[in-house]
Amino acid sequence: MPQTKQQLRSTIAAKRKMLDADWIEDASAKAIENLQSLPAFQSAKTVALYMAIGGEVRLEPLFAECWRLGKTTCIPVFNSSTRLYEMAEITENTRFETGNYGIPEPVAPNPVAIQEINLMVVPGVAFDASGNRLGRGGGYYDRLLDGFSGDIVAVAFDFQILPQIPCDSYDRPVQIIATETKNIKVRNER
Ligand SMILES: Nc1nc2c(c(=O)[nH]1)N(C=O)[C@@H](CNc1ccc(C(=O)N[C@@H](CCC(=O)O)C(=O)O)cc1)CN2
Ligand SMILES: Nc1ncnc2c1ncn2[C@@H]1O[C@H](COP(=O)(O)OP(=O)(O)OP(=O)(O)O)[C@@H](O)[C@H]1O
Repeated sequence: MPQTKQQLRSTIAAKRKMLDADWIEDASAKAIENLQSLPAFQSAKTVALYMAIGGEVRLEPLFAECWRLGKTTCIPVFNSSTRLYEMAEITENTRFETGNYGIPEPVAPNPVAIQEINLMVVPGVAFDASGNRLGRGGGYYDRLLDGFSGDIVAVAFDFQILPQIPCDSYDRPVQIIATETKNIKVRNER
């Protein structure tokens, strides 16, 4: 019987809890290298990243590489009035505080318009070969991606790639998934 979104989230969460910090760092570095080989990354001037939490692919070296290449980076920042995430710029000098869900956010956010972003690097709990994405459940990335027309690349570990993920009409598929072993080009069948 296919697992529900909630069942898949707890199955993957259990696997993530078993990962040790050295493995995450090493596998993350490999996934980032695969992402950097993509034309969508190389041509992007403004890249949306995220601050990793709980077993996600860590992106610290990718922030540094983007800055070295002169790219603008931003991350989702929670707007407590609208209860939605918006994008804010991150530089070498950004000072962070602990934000919503315990995720670091800039103390003084400098907004970046969605239309300025060329590439969105998205986290996820699980993905399938059609690019369907299962997130943590807030629907926040689904909404961020709603008005977005640039490239969408996910980063994940191989164990997060599953044969099939239940998806809803509002779920936006990703185009490529960069893992520690390969770049998975998504079959366009949705
Ligand atoms: N690093 C990172 N940043 C991100 C996301 C993400 O998935 N990863 N998001 C992606 O949308 C948004 C934040 N959404 C989040 C939604 C739920 C939880 C969370 O911790 N949920 C609990 C279970 C539910 C709960 O207690 O409310 C969990 O997963 O243990 C965290 C972030 C924006 N920023
Ligand atoms: N584009 C959208 N507009 C309005 N509501 C949305 C949109 N996308 C998702 N939602 C709402 O968000 C809720 C959570 O969706 P879902 O379980 O797919 O989250 P998710 O993709 O796993 O999470 P996230 O995107 O935060 O990582 C759903 O109940 C849905 O109603």
